[in-house]
Amino acid sequence: MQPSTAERIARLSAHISPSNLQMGESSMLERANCRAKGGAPGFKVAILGAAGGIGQPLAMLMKMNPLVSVLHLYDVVNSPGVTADISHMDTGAVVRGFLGQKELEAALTGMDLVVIPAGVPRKPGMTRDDLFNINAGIVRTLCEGIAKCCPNALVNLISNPVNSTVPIAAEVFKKAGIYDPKKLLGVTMLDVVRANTFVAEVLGLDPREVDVPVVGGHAGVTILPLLSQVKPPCSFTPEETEFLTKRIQDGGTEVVQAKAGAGSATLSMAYAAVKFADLCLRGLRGDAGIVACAYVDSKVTELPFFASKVRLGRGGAEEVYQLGPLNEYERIGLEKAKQELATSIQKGVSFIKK
Ligand SMILES: NC(=O)C1=CN([C@@H]2O[C@H](COP(=O)(O)OP(=O)(O)OC[C@H]3O[C@@H](n4cnc5c(N)ncnc54)[C@H](O)[C@@H]3O)[C@@H](O)[C@H]2O)C=CC1
Ligand SMILES: O=C([O-])CC(=O)C(=O)O
Repeated sequence: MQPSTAERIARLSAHISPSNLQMGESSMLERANCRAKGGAPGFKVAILGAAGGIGQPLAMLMKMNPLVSVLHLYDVVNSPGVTADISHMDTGAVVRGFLGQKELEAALTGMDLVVIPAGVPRKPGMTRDDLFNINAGIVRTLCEGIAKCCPNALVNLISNPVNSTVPIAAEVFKKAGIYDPKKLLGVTMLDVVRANTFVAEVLGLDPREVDVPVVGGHAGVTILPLLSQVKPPCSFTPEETEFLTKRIQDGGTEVVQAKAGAGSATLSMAYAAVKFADLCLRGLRGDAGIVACAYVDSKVTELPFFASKVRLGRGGAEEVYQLGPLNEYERIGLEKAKQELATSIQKGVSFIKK
């Protein structure tokens, strides 16, 4: 005899554990009993810090990316709610949530790409370096997890100060014996996104038609837009060069001040992070000619890390491009950038080595 509706509901309800409910598996029919098999082709991506100001819109945009088949959302707070919410989007990626240190390993196992926006943001009056004391430890812990659970994954590091957190990550990976310099990428895409936007405004062009290389690092004078190499080819007056360089270098501070204590760039950063992650995934897929700026292990200058254009492929940043010809203004900017970068890199390295 067929069970009554009440009996069926009672039986199905018994399968729903509180943690599944938290993680968004609240349907009356347990996941295991659904017909969906999952396993669509694509890449497995984890976001660490997924419940934050960047993490949430980043998770939403990654769930919309057709190259992603599995999306793991990890945070130390609120990841169940974000996961439940994002998992209802009718796009291909399967979404799973992970909460707290004890679930970090499960979040990371099997991942192809790990994107890290975990850590505290700036308030007005702070520099990115003021975040070092808190964020350095967070990045160390997360990278130890990556070294253990997905040592071959590509890492997109967003947490500030990027100029120091990337050297921290490299030292953690070296210590674990798994460091592949091609696979660790500091995300400087927001500087390029801003540069394209601000230059387009000055020139009266559509930002989508503009390509500005931004090299160096990701803080103040270390952010060095190469306005002499803008595409389409164009020229700037000295006043325009000064105005644009300063605005690009201070773009983050402009947002921090406008948010007046409520954090730093989150929405434009999520956009930039997804733009960059998408290029990384296309590279992993084997697409040809994928080029983007990133802060990487580098021999372009005498410094061990530097942001410049890189070619993204199956192995990560497979080629790091030289800077190309610089004008006098950019040569002076480069010297200032290198001075500050050297200190930030050393600070990151000695945080792990000490
Ligand atoms: N590279 C870049 O261009 C940019 C970098 N950033 C940086 O990104 C970071 C995050 O910024 P927001 O999302 O605005 O901050 P937020 O405070 O809104 O979010 C950070 C998230 O990280 C989580 N978190 C803290 N400790 C964690 C841990 N041990 N493991 C996993 N998650 C942890 C928090 O719970 C929170 O959900 C900041 O360091 C900020 O400076 C921000 C904008 C641009
Ligand atoms: O300025 C900040 O603190 C956040 C950031 O890195 C940016 O918006 O470029």
